[in-house]
Amino acid sequence: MNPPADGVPDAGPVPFGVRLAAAMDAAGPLCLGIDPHPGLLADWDLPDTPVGLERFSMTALEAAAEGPGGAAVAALKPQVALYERHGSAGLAVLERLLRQARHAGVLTIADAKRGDIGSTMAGYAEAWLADDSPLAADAVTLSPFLGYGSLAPAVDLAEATGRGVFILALTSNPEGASVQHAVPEDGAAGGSVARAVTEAAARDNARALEGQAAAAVGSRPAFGPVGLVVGATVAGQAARLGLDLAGVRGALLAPGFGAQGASGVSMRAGFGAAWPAVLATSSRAILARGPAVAGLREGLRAAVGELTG
Ligand SMILES: O=C(O)c1cc(=O)[nH]c(=O)n1[C@@H]1O[C@H](COP(=O)(O)O)[C@@H](O)[C@H]1O
Repeated sequence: MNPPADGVPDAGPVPFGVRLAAAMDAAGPLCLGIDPHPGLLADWDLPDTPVGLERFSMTALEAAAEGPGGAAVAALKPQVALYERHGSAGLAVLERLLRQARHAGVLTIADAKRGDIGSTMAGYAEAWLADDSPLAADAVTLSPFLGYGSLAPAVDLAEATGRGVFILALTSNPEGASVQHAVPEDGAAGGSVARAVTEAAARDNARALEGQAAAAVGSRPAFGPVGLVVGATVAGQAARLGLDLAGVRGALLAPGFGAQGASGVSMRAGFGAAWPAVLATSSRAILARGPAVAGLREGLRAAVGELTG
């Protein structure tokens, strides 16, 4: 990076962890998942086509963008598969949603669950995290199945561009335990796969936060660029598996709130000391309140109330 003409060093982009902590402070710890399932499109009287997808997405954004003091939610999480199933026209809708959300000042987490060997992981990283990509989001979800280290191109690019990643650690589905609870035979991780992922994320965040001046945003510490996905329905298992979630110093994206059965009360109990880092995400339970924007906003208010009350 060239030094600027006035000699003042370029501070670079505002880190994702700082922006997310500020958004959670302002709107509450809720992320609205935008999951345009065919059944929901039908319930909203919309066709299962790119036109229906566009109407669905922009209505959800309209509801989320308007809150009393700004956005009604801390972030939006479009589920990429449900756009991909419409092919290139669906991805074009996703591009427009991500762009409009940026204009509206709402953070976006592309739920793409990407993961690949290092050389091609760089391609996925550029697709979701590079400044000039049409699909650039503020953060992307990643799968560590090819090894945590294989995700380095995405972690590095996120840090460089002021973006973030959320890495699957303990997922909300029952099948996840067969991999995530497993203890590697060589014992190198000193515990389960989920624990190895958690400890690696903590190391990356410690390194990233070392050079960062901002210590706290409002009532919570600024997060590093590496968040984890920890299902709201399984958070209580973290302690048994020896996961130090509070020590990650990253946000904890918690799906399972709402339709999958987790409540504000059960999440607080399950996450314990890590609760200030939790960003609960809910899709169907809130989207079912549509298609009226007023109904969606009522759903968002109720969900934020449940999480903050
Ligand atoms: O990465 C995710 O977002 C995710 C991880 C996980 O462990 N469980 C999980 O449900 N999700 C996603 O979170 C959303 C949950 O949707 P609802 O159950 O409708 O709130 C879906 O888009 C899932 O793909």
